[in-house]
Amino acid sequence: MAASPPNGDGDGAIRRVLGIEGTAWAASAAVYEVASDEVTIESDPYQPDSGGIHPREAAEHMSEAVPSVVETAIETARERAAAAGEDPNDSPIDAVAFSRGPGLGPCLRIVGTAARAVAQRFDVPLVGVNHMVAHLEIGRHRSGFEAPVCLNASGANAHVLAFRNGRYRVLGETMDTGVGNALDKFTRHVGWSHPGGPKVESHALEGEYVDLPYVVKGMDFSFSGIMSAAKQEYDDGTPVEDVCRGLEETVFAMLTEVSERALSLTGRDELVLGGGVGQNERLQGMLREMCEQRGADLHVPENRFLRDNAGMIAVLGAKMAAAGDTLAVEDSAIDADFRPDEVPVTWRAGEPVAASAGSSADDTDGPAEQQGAEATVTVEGDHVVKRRHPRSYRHPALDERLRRERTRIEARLTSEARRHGVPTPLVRDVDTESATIVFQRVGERDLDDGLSAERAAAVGRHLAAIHDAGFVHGDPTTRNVRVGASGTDGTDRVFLIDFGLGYHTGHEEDHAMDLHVFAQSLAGTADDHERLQTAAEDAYRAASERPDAVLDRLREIEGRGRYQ
Ligand SMILES: C[C@@H](O)[C@H](NC(=O)OP(=O)(O)OC[C@H]1O[C@@H](n2cnc3c(N)ncnc32)[C@H](O)[C@@H]1O)C(=O)O
Ligand SMILES: Nc1ncnc2c1ncn2[C@@H]1O[C@H](COP(=O)(O)OP(=O)(O)OP(=O)(O)O)[C@@H](O)[C@H]1O
Ligand SMILES: [Fe+2]
Repeated sequence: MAASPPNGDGDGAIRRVLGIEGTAWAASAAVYEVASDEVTIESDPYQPDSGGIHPREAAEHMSEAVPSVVETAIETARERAAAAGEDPNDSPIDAVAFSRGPGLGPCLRIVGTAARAVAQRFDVPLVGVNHMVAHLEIGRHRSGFEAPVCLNASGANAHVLAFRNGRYRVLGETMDTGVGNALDKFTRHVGWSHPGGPKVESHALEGEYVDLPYVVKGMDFSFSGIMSAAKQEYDDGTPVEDVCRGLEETVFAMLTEVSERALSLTGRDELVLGGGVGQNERLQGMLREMCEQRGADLHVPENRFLRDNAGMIAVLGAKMAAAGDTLAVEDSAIDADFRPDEVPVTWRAGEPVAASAGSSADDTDGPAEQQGAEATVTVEGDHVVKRRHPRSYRHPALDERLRRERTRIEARLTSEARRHGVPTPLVRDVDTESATIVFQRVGERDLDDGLSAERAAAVGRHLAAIHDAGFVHGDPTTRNVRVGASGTDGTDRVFLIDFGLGYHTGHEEDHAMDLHVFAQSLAGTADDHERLQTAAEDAYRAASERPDAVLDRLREIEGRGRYQ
């Protein structure tokens, strides 16, 4: 047997890995041949007769289909072993990798059982793979990119991740349903069979754009409002092609915007796409255009690696096995809620630390022009000019609407915050037509370049003040805070800038989201982020009129999964 020992250090002895997938609809098995990088995938999809995926029916499908795709894959492995001149008495595989989660519990259990049986039969190690990490790792593997930002657009999920300090961090994610499930819900409403995504794509080609709610909050996003509005449009008699077009334009522009924000925040210039919805050509086109315009590289894996498939499980399984990251049978229970940020990334140990975020505008040696995630900011003496340039990946009507709305809101809320005692730049001029605002220049540097507990505390106080005044910032990241001595008195002040995603709201959920976005950006920029977050929360608690309700809600938001 040539497998690396469990918890061993791996010695490159992994020649061939069998992967098994079956989290929801795809009963799939694959063989990954390490030397030639060849991936052979055998899949048998479950197709519901009506409605969406029924967990029980899906599990019945898995129990029939998994054993047969696995046997086919084992045959393939035997052929490969024979072709390589290996001893026929040796195991043709060196490890068995399986989708451990997330997914439907009844389906995962069948996959787990099958994987354990094969591992025992060939006496090889078992590798438990996180399905979502596999969706992004296959893109990294195929592209050869070093440190990409990853957009996973799948049925049950939608999130943007980047590797940092041994984990994939979730930079942004859906606040409600996965992107594919959202599209599928709409198509069920109009009576189309599952899966709906490809039907939305083909109908959208014939449709005219209609406006639907566009919801991005910081780096997170929500689909529920869009889906209700889309169903309503359809019920009101808008041609279904038009609704499909509006859906694609809106939903995919949101995913593209958040991906661009993630690239900007992390200072990286590589993006990989993953997940079944990634097969959509309009989504691919938007991402390609966005990346081209910011000089980033995009990798879109072949369709067979985008939709659920065991190939991605086998490829990541081989890397994990080579790193000794294997499971004892008694520890191999499935995990239906397995989050990607829970996975210790053992197979990237020893890699150089990725480049950190690009440096921010600085009084001494900073660039005169800043390309933010959304706008270009030009420093001109004691003021700055912020202009939201058109984003050509967006439909022109949507693009114009967003740029105008955000410009108007930014100017209004920047001034309103100031009236409530929060340091913000003075607004000197606003032109919604060209989406341009002229601001007073404030601070010496962005907070991400000058973090301290005192400054984090000031952000906590400022957020409490605007929340008590009835609005949120919407995107209070460390790059949307300016710090440093300012004015003639030379005292250190902490300014909030970039209110373009703010809005009036008294809901504690929205207030808690501001704190959550800030905490996330601390986690993305600083190693001692917990200490800084505590400082911000303590200050918020002391300053806010109703700290308990908001901080309780913050704990609940975190408990929904983002952290630990
Ligand atoms: C946990 C796991 O079971 C789950 N898998 C999953 O959702 O299957 P996946 O193959 O990644 O994605 C399926 C989704 O992808 C959508 N889809 C497929 N082709 C599409 C297309 N051309 N345009 C838009 N959506 C498409 C389908 O409608 C469906 O919602 C996941 O990864 O979230
Ligand atoms: N009033 C100001 N005074 C000094 N610097 C500023 C000011 N406004 C913006 N900047 C600088 O320009 C950068 C980008 O500004 P801003 O965040 O408003 O643009 P953006 O495109 O919305 O960026 P993002 O979406 O990445 O937050 C800021 O991080 C800051 O360094
Ligand atoms: Fe998937």
